[in-house]
Amino acid sequence: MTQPVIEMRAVGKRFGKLTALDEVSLTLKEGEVLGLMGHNGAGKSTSMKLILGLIRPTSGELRVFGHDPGGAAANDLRLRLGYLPENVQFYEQLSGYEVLDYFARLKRIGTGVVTPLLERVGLGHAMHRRVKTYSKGMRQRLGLAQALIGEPRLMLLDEPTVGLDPMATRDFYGMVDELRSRGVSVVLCSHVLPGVERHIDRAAILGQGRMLASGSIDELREVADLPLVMRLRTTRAPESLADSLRPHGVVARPAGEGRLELAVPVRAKMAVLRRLMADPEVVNLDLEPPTLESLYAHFDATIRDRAEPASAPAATLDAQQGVSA
Ligand SMILES: Nc1ncnc2c1ncn2[C@@H]1O[C@H](COP(=O)(O)OP(=O)(O)OP(=O)(O)O)[C@@H](O)[C@H]1O
Repeated sequence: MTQPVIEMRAVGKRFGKLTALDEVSLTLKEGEVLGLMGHNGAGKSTSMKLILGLIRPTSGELRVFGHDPGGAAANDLRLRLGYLPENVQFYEQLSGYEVLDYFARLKRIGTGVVTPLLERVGLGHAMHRRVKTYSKGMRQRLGLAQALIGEPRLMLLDEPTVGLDPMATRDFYGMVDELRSRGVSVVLCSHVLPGVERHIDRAAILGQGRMLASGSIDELREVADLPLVMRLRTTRAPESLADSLRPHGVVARPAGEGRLELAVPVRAKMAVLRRLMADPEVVNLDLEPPTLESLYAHFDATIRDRAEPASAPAATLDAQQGVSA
């Protein structure tokens, strides 16, 4: 098996008396995209800083490309990492070209990369304009170009789509997909990113410094066991259809004009589907599995409802490594 790109085993990080991370375990493989999620103060940025080698763990073991990111290999490792910080800031008086040229020199990479990179992120037309004239989306693109200098094999992107309009967000995810297809590993750090689930292989949900759950979206759905939503339209009285589904544990809500919204327990999915498909009076049916947002809310609530957060158990889904949480 190839070596994981990131391997965190029971990593803890304290700032004085404050425990920012508590026994967090996580692995990321080559070409995988991980969504790292959690509330304000959950420990996302602390995890990023540990991976970047900017701070050291208080306990546990952390390896990036097989090395201690704060150890002797730190400088070499940084050349393999790309980092887009939250609210990225640049020198406003410089042009996009000059900014990127500066960062390329810092990374000791020839300036020949600057123009192709700016073109790749869609800033070719504006590369000689000053950054102060750039929109939020253009600044994010410049930030991404900066993170891409040197063709890193691991990209750490902190709240990358905040403030971007839908088209800019779509373009951004297009670039993430392209990176993944080239075997680059990506950590997308966020509270929750609407629409992110199609672009990530796994999600890791932090809460109060602990790993609440990690795994593929399907694995998270399995553990969370949230009901599926089915929306249907029927030509018969919706109430009588709702009554007939109650024995399956289905909770039905009338949605007007012969429409029903059903919350269906996962275990009853097939039985309910068979029942509905066999009913000629059911004329339309849509099925919606739990979204990443609802999964996030579910796992996040497990700590918010708890008086003693330190006792939060973790939903361990990282089957391959068996090290989640
Ligand atoms: N240098 C520091 N000194 C003291 N406490 C810190 C330091 N850095 C982070 N913390 C604390 O550690 C905890 C985790 O912070 P972190 O920045 O990792 O959270 P986050 O998940 O990135 O939050 P946000 O979504 O608000 O950016 C918070 O309680 C924070 O106040």
